[in-house]
Parts: sequence; structure tokens; C-alpha cells
Amino acid sequence: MNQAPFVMLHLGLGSFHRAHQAVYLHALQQTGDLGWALEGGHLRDDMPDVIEALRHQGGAYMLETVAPDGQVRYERITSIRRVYPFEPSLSGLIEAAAQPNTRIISFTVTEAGYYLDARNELDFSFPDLSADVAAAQQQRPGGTIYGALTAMLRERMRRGSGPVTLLNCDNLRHNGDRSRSGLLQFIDRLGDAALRAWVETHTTSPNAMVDRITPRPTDAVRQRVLAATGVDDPAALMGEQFIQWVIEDRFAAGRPAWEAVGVEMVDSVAPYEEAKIRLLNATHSCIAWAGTLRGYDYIHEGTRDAAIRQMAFAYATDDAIPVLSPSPLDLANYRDTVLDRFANAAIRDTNQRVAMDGFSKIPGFIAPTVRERLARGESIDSVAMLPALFLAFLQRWRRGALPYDYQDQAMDPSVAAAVCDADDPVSALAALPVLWGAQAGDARLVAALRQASARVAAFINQAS
Ligand SMILES: NC(=O)c1ccc[n+]([C@@H]2O[C@H](COP(=O)([O-])OP(=O)(O)OC[C@H]3O[C@@H](n4cnc5c(N)ncnc54)[C@H](O)[C@@H]3O)[C@@H](O)[C@H]2O)c1
Ligand SMILES: OC[C@@H](O)C(O)[C@H](O)CO
Repeated sequence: MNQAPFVMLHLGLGSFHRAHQAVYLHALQQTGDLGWALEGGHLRDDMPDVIEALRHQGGAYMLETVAPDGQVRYERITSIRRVYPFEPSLSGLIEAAAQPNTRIISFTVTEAGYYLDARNELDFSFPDLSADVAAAQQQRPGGTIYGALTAMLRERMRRGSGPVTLLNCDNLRHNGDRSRSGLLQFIDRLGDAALRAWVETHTTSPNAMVDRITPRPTDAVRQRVLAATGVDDPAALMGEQFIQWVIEDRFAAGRPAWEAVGVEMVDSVAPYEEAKIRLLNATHSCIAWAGTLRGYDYIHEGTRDAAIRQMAFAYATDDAIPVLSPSPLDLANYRDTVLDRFANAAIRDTNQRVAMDGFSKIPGFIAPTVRERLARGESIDSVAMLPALFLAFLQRWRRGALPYDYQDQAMDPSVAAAVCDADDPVSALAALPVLWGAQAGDARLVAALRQASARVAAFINQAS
């Protein structure tokens, strides 16, 4: 077993963690720097086969990476030295988090795993979150990131194990600041002043921008890995060749020398995360919703459809780039690179994966552009196409006419159904504070969404 002195404990060993953070640490270890190792596990019992396979393989797994020209490369990733089985008590993970040599607790729990509303307040009406409050009041851990971190940090405080960095690796704007605020609100709800003071003085939460398209692994990946390497790995996965990680250099108790393997350590991640969230993630959702409406299964198919590409291009060019400017990044080049990445047929990323969680992605990825343009008195015609596509998508969901199961943790199905069944679905969608915050019901939003919905209807009719 790797006897590295320091541990980064990761919560959520899903595909992305294994194609990104674990790969950077693996690359660092390959340079001979064995100062850090990964350990991890899940907060939910949702991938038992993958967890079991990883445990069986001592944390190692095969990664296939695909270049823009379709060239593939296979590598065995060995930076995860220990995988904890899922247990509702999270006892293995809590014990690991409380060890003095655990210096970073990182996590990927999806955009919907933070339960923050448009005003950045924790929405305790989510049953998972209220159940975690009740559990934490009885000193039991819970399955949300807040319930889990509270249990871990309480134990760390009790043992005097020293400072630790909380490192968010999800696509969330100001992901460190916002998840920290959520954690403190959760602790305040418990009335645990001692824990709040300890968290404030013993932890940091750097913001980070993470990027690598990592599709849901399929059996085809496992078969390709087997054919190319002779290794039959139930935890095999694939990602694009492109990879980027930009992190604010605010660590409470040290960090791996990531800069040696290409991680960008910066003072502020803001320009990177805004470009990524608005030009990559929002555009990605646009292509997934439009592609589904057009009958495509994969992201590259929609990106290669001239009408869909034009919608995505117009959104980025007319509405997103102007509010992101000035920027230290070449935003037009960033947009073009992103569209080229999406068009890579070898990635075979599904519309189903990217279309999910619209009720988290509209407020996170799209509403800020609407808000900022309205505040400047500027047109929102191009950005309004995205929620208009989502509305048409939602109406298909309501009719049971989507070609796949739509997963949306933040969606209240009764609210979504009421929007679709309303006499005026456009006004009903525009009126939802959960999507638009203070802009909910704004007459300019309603008007732009109505006009965009007419364009979306014409787009759908063109396809049929
Ligand atoms: N896949 C990508 O291309 C990609 C790229 C950049 C960033 N990300 C970020 O990583 C996240 C996960 O993507 P993935 O591809 O690993 O997905 P995945 O489905 O493979 O893994 C999701 C992980 O989140 C956990 N989870 C889900 N909902 C949760 C909740 N409410 N509370 C606690 N844990 C929860 C699951 O247990 C699992 O560990 C994305 O939502 C995104 O924020 C993904
Ligand atoms: O937009 C969907 C995301 O999961 C995306 O694949 C990722 O953010 C790329 O880094």
C-alpha cells in the first residue's frame, strides 16, 4: 500500500473524480512525488458495483482518454489507495477524516447536492437536507455533503486533529465560498457555536474551476479496455483528452505540488469559472436540450447540426461574452474550442447526462447572464433560447415523451407539472423564483422567453 504521509479524502468517487482529480495526483506520483495519496467513498449507496470493483482492485482502475482526432490512450490510475464501502453511519469515512494526516477533504456531489437557493440560502425544504438536520441534532451523520462534513469535522475537532482544507470539485459558481456558506448555515441551524468557530479557524475552502468531459461509463468502454489492454475492469471509464484545474491557493494544511503536473494555482478563480460555467456548461445544456428535441442521442450530433450550433454560438457571442468582458481569457477562442470539444464524435457523451438537473443548471449557469444583461438594459434574446428549449424539453417530460429517464434532484415534479399544465407555460416558468430569484416574473424575461419559445416551436417543427 502507498504509505504517503498526507491524505486527500474524496467524497463521491463518481466518474468525474476518477477522470480528473485522481488523474492529476496519479501524474504527480508518476514524477516520484509520493507525498500525497487519495482515499475516498460515497455518501450514498448509488454505485455499489463500482465501489466494490474499486475495492477489489485496491483503488486502481483503467482510464481511456480520447483525443480530438479520435486517438485513444489507456492508463491504469493508481492514486486512490483506499476505498471505503458505503455504510449509512459513514464510520470509515469519518474515521479517515479525523486522522491528523488527512489534510484535504474534497468532494463531487453534483450541482444539485448543495441545496442553495438563488439568494445563496440553504433550502431546508429538501427532504434530504431536513433529514440530515434531524440526524445531526442526534449526533448522527447524514447523506448530504453538509450532514457528512458536520459529522467529520465534529470528530476532527473533538480529537484535535488540526486544520483541513475543504475542496469543492463540482461545477458550482464560487464553489468553495458557496459550499462553505451552506455548511456554516447548516451548522448554525444545529446551534453548534463551538463547531462553527472551529470551522472558521481551522478550515479553508478555496474556489476551483474543474474541466474534463467525462461521459457516463458504458459496457462498451469496459469492452474496449479489455480488448486493448487485456484488463477486464468493471470500474473502467473514459474522458476527453482535454483537462484543466484552476484552484485558489488557500490551503489550511498543505497541498500536493499540483503545479508540477499542470494545475493552475491562482489568487482568484473568478474569470476562469465564469467562462467555464457560461461558455461551456450553459452551452452544453443548450445542445443537450435542443439535441433531444431534435431526436439525437449524443452531444456531438447536436453540435454538428447547423441550427443547434448557431443557437449555442449566438448565446455565447451575443449575450454571454459581452457580460464576461473584459476578461484575461480570450473568450471567443474559448467558445470555439468548447464547440470543437463538443463536436468530437469519439467522446459519445449522451444528451441524457448533460440535460439532467435543469432546475439546478438554469439558476447556476443561465440566470446570472439574464440578470446582468437586464441590469444593463441589454437584450436577452439569445440567452432566452436556453430556458425556452428547457421548457419544450420539460413539456416532453410531462407528456412522457422523452426518450430517456430525466433525472433532476432539485425539481419538484408537482411544480414542473404545474408549469407545463398552465394556460400560459411561458409565464409560469418565468415566474419561478427557484429558477430566476429576484428576476422571477420580470416582464422583460416573460417577453423574451415568449419570443424564444416561438422560435423553439419553429425549430422543432422543422425537425419533424
Ligand atoms: N462528468 C463530467 O464531465 C464533469 C466535468 C466537470 C465537473 N463535473 C462535476 O462532477 C459532478 C459529478 O459528475 P460525475 O460525472 O462524477 O457523476 P457521477 O454520477 O459519476 O457521480 C456523482 C457523484 O455524486 C454523488 N451524489 C449525487 N447526488 C448527491 C447528493 N445529493 N448528495 C451527496 N452525494 C451526491 C454520487 O453519490 C456520486 O458519487 C458533476 O455534477 C459536476 O458538478 C463533472
Ligand atoms: O455540462 C456538463 C458537465 O458535466 C461537463 O461535462 C463538464 O463540466 C465538463 O468539464
